[in-house]
Amino acid sequence: MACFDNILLCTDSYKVTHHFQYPEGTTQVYSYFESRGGKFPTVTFFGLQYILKKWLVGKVVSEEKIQEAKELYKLHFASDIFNEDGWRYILKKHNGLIPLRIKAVPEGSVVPVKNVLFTVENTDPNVPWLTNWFETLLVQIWYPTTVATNSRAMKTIIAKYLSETADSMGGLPFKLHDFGFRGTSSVESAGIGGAAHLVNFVGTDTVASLVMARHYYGCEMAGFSIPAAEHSTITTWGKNHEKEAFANMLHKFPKGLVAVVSDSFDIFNACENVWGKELKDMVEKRGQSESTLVIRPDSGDPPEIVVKVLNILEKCFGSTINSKGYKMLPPYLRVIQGDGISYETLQGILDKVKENNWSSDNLVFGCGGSLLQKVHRDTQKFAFKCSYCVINGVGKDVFKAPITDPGKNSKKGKLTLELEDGTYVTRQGGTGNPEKDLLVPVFENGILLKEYTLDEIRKRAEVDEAK
Ligand SMILES: O=C1OCCC/C1=C\Nc1ccccc1
Repeated sequence: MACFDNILLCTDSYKVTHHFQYPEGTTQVYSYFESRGGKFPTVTFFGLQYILKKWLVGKVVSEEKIQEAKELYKLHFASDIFNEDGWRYILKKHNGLIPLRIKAVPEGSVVPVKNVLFTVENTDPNVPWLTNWFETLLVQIWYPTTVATNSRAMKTIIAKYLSETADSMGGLPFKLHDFGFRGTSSVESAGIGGAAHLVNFVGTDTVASLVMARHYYGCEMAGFSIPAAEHSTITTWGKNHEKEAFANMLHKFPKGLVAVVSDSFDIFNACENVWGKELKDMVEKRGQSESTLVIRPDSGDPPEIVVKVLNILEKCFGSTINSKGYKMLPPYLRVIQGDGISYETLQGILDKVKENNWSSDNLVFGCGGSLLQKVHRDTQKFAFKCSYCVINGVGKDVFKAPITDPGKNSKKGKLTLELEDGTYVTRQGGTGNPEKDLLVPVFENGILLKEYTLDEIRKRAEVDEAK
């Protein structure tokens, strides 16, 4: 058996001991997931479908997996603590299908923090311990949801400046390009986080995200990129031969978009004397075939560099004033800034560009580490907690309320997510109206009940300015 495909080994060690710990007569454990708060006031829910399809759907329990787990936990705990009977019961009674019910807000939903995002409950009274066994895997949704949230927050900033300084919003989906593959902790993380970024944009170099979108979100081609240089393909020509290296890029990619990193030695010289003089005619000729050169600085203080590069290019190639009164480079010239970009730095760059009377439509941004890796579970304070249980046939609300941190108080009872005057509210204690519950049953007893496509997720997550 391949490793890392046994859900009996995909949990925290202490959970292997929890079937001993619930009160005698417990037949149901009902738990929920929320963001308790954090960096952003809303979260863009994404990534549950991947976890369900990869780990929960179908016959995921087998005799082989039970044996493997039994043997590993005997060594791990130096005792027979693993619930072999419980898992064999699931194998025999449910044919290896997981007897849980999961209801979730539709993927792509933008939900204010402190609202229920999904609930989990066991459907077989004999395995109440099963609900929280899956906390470990299900809480990992923190990653795609946080990446989608952060990426969308950056989209909101870019959209604001585009609506103020650009002729149209048409370029918005391409304005933030994923540079993050190498900076992620694994290929799988790149796929998950890269797909989360593609909820909001279509520009990516994280190829794993395309694979994820195709296999788990029904999207044949979720993102796009263009021919682009890296430093090695420029510097191998030698310090005094950037002109040849740049000219080669224009020869090899005569049509369409081509991006050339130009800061290997002196970005200002490259813009003024190489692109702006020695290769000026070649660059302008691209305009005749609707082809664009995208110049890429990659060092220096981003706001200062971007404005200096725009001003130098204007001196050499000219500019026009668009319908909003801001300057545009000729259509065959654009700039991509892929260094030092994050939610925290974006506004400063766009402000400086606007102050210097440039439209942000001249730019595209690349973002790596801060897009896919510089996030953690507490960025949005995600929590998975039990809020209801049944013991000897009697249902009761369950909660925690630590005197040492009221922020960790959990919700009580059975929950619904409803709209009240257009705002999400979470009804607790079974007071909600099931007909108005926005939580959709997405999984039950091994079967995926509802599938979302990336297209519909994108629509659901769209930012206001782009609607
Ligand atoms: O610099 C990079 O580091 C990380 C990987 C991607 C990357 C650049 N790619 C690119 C794509 C399209 C236009 C321009 C650049």
